[in-house]
Amino acid sequence: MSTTDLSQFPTIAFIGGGNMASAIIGGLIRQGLPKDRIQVVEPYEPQRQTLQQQFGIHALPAADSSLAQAQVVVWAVKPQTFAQAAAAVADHSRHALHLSVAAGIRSDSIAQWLGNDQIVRAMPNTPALVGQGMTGLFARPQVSAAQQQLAEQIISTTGQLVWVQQESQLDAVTALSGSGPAYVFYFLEAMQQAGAEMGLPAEQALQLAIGTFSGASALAAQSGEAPAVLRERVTSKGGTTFAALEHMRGADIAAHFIGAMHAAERRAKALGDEFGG
Ligand SMILES: NC(=O)C1=CN([C@@H]2O[C@H](COP(=O)(O)OP(=O)(O)OC[C@H]3O[C@@H](n4cnc5c(N)ncnc54)[C@H](O)[C@@H]3O)[C@@H](O)[C@H]2O)C=CC1
Ligand SMILES: O=C(O)[C@@H]1CCC=N1
Repeated sequence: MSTTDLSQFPTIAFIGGGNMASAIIGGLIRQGLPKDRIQVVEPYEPQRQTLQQQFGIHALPAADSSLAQAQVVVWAVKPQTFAQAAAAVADHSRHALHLSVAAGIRSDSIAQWLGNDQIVRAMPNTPALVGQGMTGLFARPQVSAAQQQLAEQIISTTGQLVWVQQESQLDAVTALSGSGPAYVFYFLEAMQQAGAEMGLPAEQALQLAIGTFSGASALAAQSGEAPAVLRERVTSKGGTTFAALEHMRGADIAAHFIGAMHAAERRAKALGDEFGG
């Protein structure tokens, strides 16, 4: 995570004030962005109250002319509601940089809805809530280097980032790191269940599973060695890991897992086709 000084940062408007917006707003505030530099449009009253309680931010129920102050507009609405939300904002925001986190919705669609080509698409993930997000970014050619840097500064308050060169690669990022936390939680659930079946208290099983994921991830990040090498080092011939991995090979777990990720990528493309207009 960067430690950029955000005290001189421009005003940022968020369209949609749910999970992903909250993760980014939290990162920006942690790094010193004054709250009066943040605007949010959030039509759902209970969520506006949550934003008030969590961050002390007064969100607008609908877009209005005050959005014209924002130099950056972050789009954090569901793909299904993007077109409708864009119609309400477009007239108030002709000159901003637009940063969309919506899965699947292509920048061609956004440019058409907003009449503006200055668009960066981002695919973050929910560990952004604790400053450990992993985000893929793509910039349209019309986005300046200074605007790219602005997008980077915003996203880096939530964790790490990578730029991709082709917009279509964002669908792969979505399938990998965007949806990825759900795969990790799914494995954690299975490991906890297995631990409990083998006689461990459920809480202890979950602690062991979480510690194993974070420890193995740290080892993979720091050792510089390929995951296959690290895996082999755990696997004694004829030992316990070998027994588990043979079972997984027999059930073709890797192929099923890879197939699941392809399904996520296909869904990202379909969302773009279905709701991109
Ligand atoms: N949740 C996740 O793990 C990730 C989500 N995303 C993307 O982030 C976007 C937002 O997802 P979440 O934050 O999870 O959803 P969310 O449902 O928590 O937030 C969306 C918010 O938009 C508000 N909203 C609805 N219509 C609106 C309108 N016309 N104008 C302004 N706000 C409106 C809703 O009331 C809601 O609070 C989605 O497009 C999703 O694809 C991207 C990466 C990860
Ligand atoms: O499931 C979804 O559509 C969103 C995009 C990535 C994570 N959640």
